[in-house]
This record gives sequence, C-alpha cells and structure tokens, in this order.
Amino acid sequence: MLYELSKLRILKFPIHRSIPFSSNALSPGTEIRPPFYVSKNLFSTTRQQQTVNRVLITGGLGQLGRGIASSLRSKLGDSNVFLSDIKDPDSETLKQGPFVRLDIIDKESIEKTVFENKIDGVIHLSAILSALGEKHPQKAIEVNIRGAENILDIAKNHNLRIFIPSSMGAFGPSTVKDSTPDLTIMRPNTLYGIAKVYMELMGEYYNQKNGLDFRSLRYPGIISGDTPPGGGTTDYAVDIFHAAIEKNQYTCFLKKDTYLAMMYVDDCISETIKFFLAPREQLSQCVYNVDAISFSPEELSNEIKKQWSPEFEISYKPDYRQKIADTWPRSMCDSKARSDWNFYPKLTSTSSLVSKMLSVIKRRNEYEK
Ligand SMILES: NC(=O)c1ccc[n+]([C@@H]2O[C@H](COP(=O)([O-])OP(=O)(O)OC[C@H]3O[C@@H](n4cnc5c(N)ncnc54)[C@H](O)[C@@H]3O)[C@@H](O)[C@H]2O)c1
Ligand SMILES: C[C@@H](O)[C@H](N)C(=O)O
Repeated sequence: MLYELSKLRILKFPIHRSIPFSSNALSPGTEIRPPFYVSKNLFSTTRQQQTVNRVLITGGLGQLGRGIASSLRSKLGDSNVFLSDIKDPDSETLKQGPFVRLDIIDKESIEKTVFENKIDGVIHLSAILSALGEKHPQKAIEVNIRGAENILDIAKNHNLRIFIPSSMGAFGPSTVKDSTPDLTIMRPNTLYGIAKVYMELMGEYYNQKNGLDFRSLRYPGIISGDTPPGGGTTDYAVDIFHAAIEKNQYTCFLKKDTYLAMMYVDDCISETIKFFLAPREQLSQCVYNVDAISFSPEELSNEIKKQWSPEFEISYKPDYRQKIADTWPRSMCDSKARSDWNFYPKLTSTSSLVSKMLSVIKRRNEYEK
C-alpha cells in the first residue's frame, strides 16, 4: 500500500492560537485551555501499559531508523509504525508504511501526531552524532538536549513507552576503558556525550517519579553496509569498506591502534526490538550497556586485506575525532543486559563482520548497477 505523505504531513496549525500569558490581557474568568491534544499527566504515577501497539519513530531516516521500522512493522503491522524525520523520505520508504515529517523541536506537531494516531510507544532516534556535534555545537544542544526534553515530556504526559538510544559516548576520559560497567564514572567531554547523560538521567527521573516506561541502551559504534552513518567518530569502520571496494585504498581519521566497541547493525536492530518489546518486569534497570566486538583500524584493515584484497592500502591521518575516540570505551560490560532480557548479539568476531560487510556491499552494488 502506498501511504501518501500529504495525508499525514502536518501542514498547518489552525487549532492552537497562542494566548498572551500576561494576566492583564485576559478578562476576569478567562480560562486558558491548551490545544486538545496537549495533556498533563493524564495517568497515575505508577501505571505502565503492558503492550505497545502503535509506535512513532523520530529521526527515522538515519543509519538505524528504516531497519528498526521494518523489523517492528513485521511484528506490529505496517500501518502501526509511523516513521518520521525532519528530512523527506524516498519513494521506496513511503511504500513501506506511514511517514510524518516532524522536527523534534516542534513539540506541538509531535504531540498532535501522537494524539491523532493513538501512538502508545516512541523510539526516539533524532540526533546529531558526536563528530558533527563538535562542529555544530548549537545544533547539537538544540536537537540532542531540547529534542530529548520534548519527547520525554510528551511520553510522560501521554503515558507512552519510550526507547532512546544512549551511546558509549556517554562515558568520558575518566571512565575505565575495558569492560566498562553499567554503573561507573560518567564525565563525557563532548556535547553529544553530555546530552546522552542528561537524557539518561531525565528518563530515569521520570521513571521513578512518574512511572514513565523509559528504556535506553548504550550502543557501541554501529556498522552497516546499506545505510550510511550520520557523522560519528566510529564512521571510519563503515567508510573503510566502501573505500576498499571502490578504490582499494583508505585514509583513516583515527590512529591505527584505536580500539573501540562496535556492533553489526542487524544485531543492533534485533536486540533493540527485543528490548523495546520486553515485559517491563524483566528489566531491573532503565539503561543497559550493549556490546559485541572490539577492534582497531589496523586489525580491521588486516582482515579486509585477507578477505578482499592483499593490495588494499590504509594510511592514517588522525583528525579532531581522535580526541573523541580516546575518551571512549574499548569494550563495555553488558552482562546485565544478557541476564535480564537475554541480549545476545550473533556477530562477535572481526572476521565475521568483515565477511558480512563485504557481501552486503557487493550485493548492493550489483543491485544498483
Ligand atoms: N549509529 C551509531 O553508531 C550509534 C551509536 C550509538 C548511539 N547511536 C544513537 O542511535 C540513534 C540513531 O542514530 P543514527 O545512527 O540513526 O543517527 P543518524 O545521524 O544516522 O540519524 C539521525 C536522524 O535524525 C534526524 N534529525 C536531525 N535533526 C532532527 C530534527 N531537528 N528533528 C527530527 N529529526 C532530526 C536526521 O535527519 C537523521 O535522519 C541516535 O540517538 C544516536 O545517538 C547511534
Ligand atoms: C558511538 C556513537 O554514538 C556514534 N557512532 C558516534 O560515533 O557518534
């Protein structure tokens, strides 16, 4: 079925006229009414819904959104998962299910979408990633901090289950780098990391105070062959494959011995959906580390040489992203995720990752010819 963008796109806002908030501007007895879809803590502080049926995904046109939407649609039905982004979708994406154009800063439009479509769960993916955030600090604050505030507030007021990915970027230079535990020092020195820590703490606060069903996973770097990464410090681990296949050469922006925690996209998607749909009773905490593989650029390139071409050449030209990578974990301890809700990534070696990435990119290139 083709879902028409124009039917779902919020074109204008006739419903809510702003009322001046100076008491002088109001005649005595004037009642200030918010628009019909704005609610304030409709639900008791402890009530949490047991299931989710209709889900809104924000920032859904990035590296992870379409994959998460497709997997969730296979469980909830195509028409019950609403993809949204500030960007416009391509025609293929429009064919797969409903799409709404939403800016995460426009709280009223999001709340209207939630209300009109009877949304009961949100997966909030809108973000400015670490490297891009250091280049555009105001944008990072606006999207990562104000955006998270908006969506958490809506989830609280409408009793929505909400999943927001955190990141290994929430850790900082003073955090232990190997097998980093769930609970440890968190003093990140990037705007991206600071926003993630704030989001985690606000979600946990609303969970304790208002009963919000807030869930978050601290992802490592996610590696995918058919969707490009959006401006992060771990992007090299995707770019290197395309460069190898296209020109047998890659200049890496990190030093050769920079180990970082990583995960293949299929594991990220399947485990995220498992976590999002898990009964709340299975979860003993709101935020969990998840991890799968750890490698350095040199290790990755040696494996590419082995599996793709011995002629593949890598050179190193570290830039501002090196400073970010130096503050992040080489690996994270995810034992609590494994024991509480059975987190179980399937792709856990550098050689199996390389073989998977090469086959996905080659297949895609063939298809696009
Ligand atoms: N990909 C990774 O390696 C990784 C690792 C750790 C955590 N995460 C987290 O997972 C989530 C999704 O990551 P991703 O890799 O898909 O990111 P991405 O950068 O690829 O996509 C983010 C999306 O957000 C959208 N966006 C930006 N500004 C917006 C706005 N004002 N309103 C609405 N949408 C807006 C962008 O258009 C983009 O499509 C993010 O929270 C990210 O921090 C990702
Ligand atoms: C790790 C993660 O959050 C993202 N891939 C980034 O590098 O910014």
